Amino acid sequence: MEYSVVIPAAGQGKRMNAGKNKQWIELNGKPLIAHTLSVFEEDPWCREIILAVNRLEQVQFQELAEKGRFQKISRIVVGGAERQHSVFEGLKAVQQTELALIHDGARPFVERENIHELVSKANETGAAILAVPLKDTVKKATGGTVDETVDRASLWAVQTPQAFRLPVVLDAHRMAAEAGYLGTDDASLVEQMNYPVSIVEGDYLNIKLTTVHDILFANAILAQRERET
Ligand SMILES: Nc1ccn([C@@H]2O[C@H](COP(=O)(O)OP(=O)(O)OP(=O)(O)O)[C@@H](O)[C@H]2O)c(=O)n1
Ligand SMILES: C[C@](O)(CO)[C@H](O)COP(=O)(O)O
Repeated sequence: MEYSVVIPAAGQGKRMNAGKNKQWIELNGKPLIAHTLSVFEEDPWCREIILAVNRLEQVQFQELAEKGRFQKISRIVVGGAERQHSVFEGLKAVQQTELALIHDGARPFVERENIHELVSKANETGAAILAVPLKDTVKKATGGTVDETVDRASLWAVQTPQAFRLPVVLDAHRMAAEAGYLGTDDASLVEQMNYPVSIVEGDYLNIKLTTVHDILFANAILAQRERET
């Protein structure tokens, strides 16, 4: 089961407050994005990687691709103002397979086993996402006062990769662009077409590095992996 993966890495990392795109933050001496790229470069099911990057960082990413010998990078495209725009640019560059995965460059710890389970499900249903059951109670609030406690039993914390038959997710992005709809993940665009999206239970360690606290978690995950090898 082969797939192409679009990796959006064109953000600014504002919430990380690192003064640069968080993709360049080093973990164990390697940029965050290099950890993420390695997962897919080393996965035999992955046929191609398409990177969506900030226009001002194209040369940096090209140099990384060459230095890191990421030979599966088939295209480096210029991303857009929002994550959704960057993903769409990447999807338009997919050429080698009919199954497109979309994976945040800021999620370096996704496990191959979870990717393969996701790919199998998406091949079966056309759309599937990794997610983990929520562990905290969730409430809706207005102006600092609780309005409602949401039933946690049906809530999932959604991750990436998200996997789709290419025509399905391309149509979803085209429709969203025409409607001016902006979603925080790609599955929400597919849902807008009333296309069923399957959930595949993932791993709590597949974190997205978003704020400085996540670097603590990332270093702990890397230390645990080193102890296990
Ligand atoms: N215009 C954008 C915005 C985000 N992303 C990418 O989408 C992924 C998830 O986005 P997020 O974690 O929000 O990253 P940033 O947008 O960089 O973070 P922030 O919102 O704190 O600026 C990241 O790999 C990010 O690089 C992108 O390719 N293009
Ligand atoms: C796609 C995602 O990682 C799923 O949880 C998340 O929605 C990305 O949000 P961000 O604010 O663009 O990081």
